Amino acid sequence: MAEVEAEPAVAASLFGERIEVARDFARELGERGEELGLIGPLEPARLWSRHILNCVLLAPLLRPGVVGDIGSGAGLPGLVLGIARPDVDFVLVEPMERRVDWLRSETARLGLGNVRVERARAEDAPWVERLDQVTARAVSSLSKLIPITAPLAKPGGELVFMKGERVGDELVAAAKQIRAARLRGVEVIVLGEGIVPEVTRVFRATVD
Ligand SMILES: C[S@@+](CC[C@H](N)C(=O)[O-])C[C@H]1O[C@@H](n2cnc3c(N)ncnc32)[C@H](O)[C@@H]1O
Repeated sequence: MAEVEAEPAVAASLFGERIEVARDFARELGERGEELGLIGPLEPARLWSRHILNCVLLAPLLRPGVVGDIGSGAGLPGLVLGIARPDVDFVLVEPMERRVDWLRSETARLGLGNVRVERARAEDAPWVERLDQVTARAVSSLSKLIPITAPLAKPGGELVFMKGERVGDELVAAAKQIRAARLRGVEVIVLGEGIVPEVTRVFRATVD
C-alpha cells in the first residue's frame, strides 16, 4: 500500500507548480515499484518521507545545464529532479535493462522532455558532452564513486551526491580519490532540517 503523501504542504512548496506530476510519479512507483523489482517491499509505505522529499531537496542546488544522474534505479533522484526542474536537462545513466525500461516509460508517460535515459555504467558512459553536474544516490561509497564520476564532469562541474549518516567516514576513506580527481571545495551539506521527516546529507565538490 503506497504511503499517503507525507507533509503535503511541504511537498507542494518544494515542487511548486510541478506537484501534480510528482504525485503522479509517486503513485505509479508506489503501485508498481515492488512488482517491477525497483523498490523493496517496505518502501511504498514510506515513499514520500524517505525518498521523494529527500530527493527534491537537491533541486535548488542544480543549475541550468546538463545534469547526469548515475545509477538512477527507480528514478531517485533523477526523475524526481527532472520533474522539479524542467529548466535543467537530465541524462539518467543506469545499466540494468528493467530499470532503464521503467525510466524511459515514466519519462514518456510524464511528458518529461528534459530527461533522456542511457543504458550504461558510469565508467562506460557513451555520450560525448561533459556534464555540468553529476548526481548519485545509494550507488557506492565515495572512494568508488568519485573515480567513475569525476571524468564525466566538465572542468568547473560539480559532483552532488546524496549520502547517508556515515558520510564523514566515507570522506576520510576517500582522501586519495579526492586528491587524484583534483576535487576542490569539498563539503558536506545537510538539507531539510526542520522541514522534512528525514534530512538529506549531500557531498558536494567541484572538478578542476
Ligand atoms: C541501490 S540502487 C539505487 C538506485 C537509486 N539511485 C535510489 O537511490 O533508489 C543502485 C543503482 O546503481 C546502479 N549502478 C550500479 N553500478 C553502477 C555504475 N557503475 N554505473 C551506473 N549505475 C550503476 C544499479 O544498477 C542500481 O540501479
